[in-house]
Amino acid sequence: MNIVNGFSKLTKQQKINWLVETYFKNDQTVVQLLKLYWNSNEELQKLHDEFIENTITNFYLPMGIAPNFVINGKTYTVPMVIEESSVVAAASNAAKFWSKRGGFKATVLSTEKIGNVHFMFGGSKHNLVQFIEKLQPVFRSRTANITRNMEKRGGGILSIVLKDKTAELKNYYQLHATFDTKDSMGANFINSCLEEFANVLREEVSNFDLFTTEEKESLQIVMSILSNYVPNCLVRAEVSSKISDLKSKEIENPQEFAEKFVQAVRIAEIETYRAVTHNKGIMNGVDAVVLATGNDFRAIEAGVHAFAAKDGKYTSLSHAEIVGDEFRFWMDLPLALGTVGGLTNLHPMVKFAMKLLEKPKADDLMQIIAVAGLAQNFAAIKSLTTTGIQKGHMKMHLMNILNQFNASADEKTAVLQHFAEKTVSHSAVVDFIERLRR
Ligand SMILES: CC(C)(COP(=O)([O-])OP(=O)([O-])OC[C@H]1O[C@@H](n2cnc3c(N)ncnc32)[C@H](O)[C@@H]1OP(=O)([O-])[O-])[C@@H](O)C(=O)NCCC(=O)NCCSC(=O)C[C@@](C)(O)CC(=O)[O-]
Ligand SMILES: NC(=O)C1=CN([C@@H]2O[C@H](COP(=O)(O)OP(=O)(O)OC[C@H]3O[C@@H](n4cnc5c(N)ncnc54)[C@H](O)[C@@H]3O)[C@@H](O)[C@H]2O)C=CC1
Repeated sequence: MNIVNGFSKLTKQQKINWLVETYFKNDQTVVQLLKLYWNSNEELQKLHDEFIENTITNFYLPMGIAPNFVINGKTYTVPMVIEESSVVAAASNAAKFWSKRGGFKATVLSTEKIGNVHFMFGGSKHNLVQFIEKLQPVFRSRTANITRNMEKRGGGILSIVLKDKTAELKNYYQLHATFDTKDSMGANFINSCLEEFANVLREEVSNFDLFTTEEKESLQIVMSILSNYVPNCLVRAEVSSKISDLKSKEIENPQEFAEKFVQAVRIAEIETYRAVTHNKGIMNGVDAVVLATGNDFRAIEAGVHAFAAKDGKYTSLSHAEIVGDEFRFWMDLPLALGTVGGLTNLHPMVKFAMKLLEKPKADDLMQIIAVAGLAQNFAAIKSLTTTGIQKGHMKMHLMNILNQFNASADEKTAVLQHFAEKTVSHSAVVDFIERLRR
């Protein structure tokens, strides 16, 4: 067993030595590989080393850009960080398509964040309600030093409500608090407030006269943490067009296209197997911009999928309809994003991405990211219901297959020519390279 004590205290080089000795038979090519990915600028490398713990090297993902995104009349070039081929092409394709049809509309519907103090209490609910009521001003005064600056920005604590969860778990109550954290995602602000609320509960319980000694002793704080489920931090992205205006290179019959598109979305609305893949397509766009802008993609993913299941069944995030001669396609998405805090002011490429997006406020970024998700979904469904997904996706993936086989420049040219008008498949490319090499 390779159990190691005090690993965190070792230097970066000592950590690498341990790793290579323990798992790679001291193979120095492994060290060379790790170092190949170090940045030659030592200061920049140190910055990256310090983002996380036990850093040994960097792990690159490509950053691409998708131009021609018209959102509420303004044109954006959207930065995307993702490992999957065809996503940036698909986003660009949908952005260009809609730029000629009035662009995307996006609206922030709400911006409320949520946090909970989860606690157990084994006494009278009536007394507990009185206790929390009495503490309302204390929660505010005890967090005044945390909330002062946020309030100056127009944010802060919105409400603190007692929720009775004892029907689901014996003695379980929570303080359900809502917040406006303006341009920050708000995790640290919310958690600091919640931990102070918990301190107030702990300290004040013994002073509350209505409680019996048993009631006082029964109150136990379990934990205080924000929720990544933010159904009231919502943004809507939408497109619409006269059906006849949908005509394009791939859409010869716009009426048939619109009807099939709506059916495809209906299928994702009622069929979970399809809904998950449909929403994965949306997250191709969302995650890529979330990553490029240094936001917390785990928080976004968890919150979005909980939202997709909010009515008890996992379903499509997007919706489409035909009304008269108009095609409409839209999506509401819960997005708790920051344009300050976290990595946003630290990572040089995130700073670059924010500059490219013309220094968005959190509300602007919510709109851009929801639109990127809708665009991606549009491109995928357009392909799925017309040419099929493999034609475009594999065209983009071709270079990855060629690189796996260390294809030379001449081989690449020959393969690209051969597959220019053919649908690419992994086996067809391999067969073709093998024939070339014979
Ligand atoms: C792949 C395309 C875009 C080809 O589409 P196309 O019609 O062959 O493209 P084109 O060569 O005619 O070019 C038209 C425009 O597309 C974009 N475009 C085209 N090629 C490139 C490129 N190389 N690099 C950058 N942008 C590109 C670009 O905007 C370009 O305009 P231009 O720049 O020439 O003025 C199209 O077939 C498409 O959108 N396919 C969908 C691909 C997709 O959704 N990929 C995601 C991965 S699959 C998946 O994970 C999700 C899924 C599908 O399962 C979700 C679901 O099931 O719902
Ligand atoms: N469950 C989760 O999602 C958790 C996430 N995190 C992490 O927390 C980080 C995000 O937390 P934050 O509190 O957003 O970041 P943060 O604490 O780094 O920065 C936010 C702070 O910036 C200041 N600020 C300056 N200008 C502002 C403006 N215009 N609007 C709002 N605030 C402004 C405020 O003091 C605010 O509290 C992310 O890195 C995330 O991964 C941490 C714990 C749990």
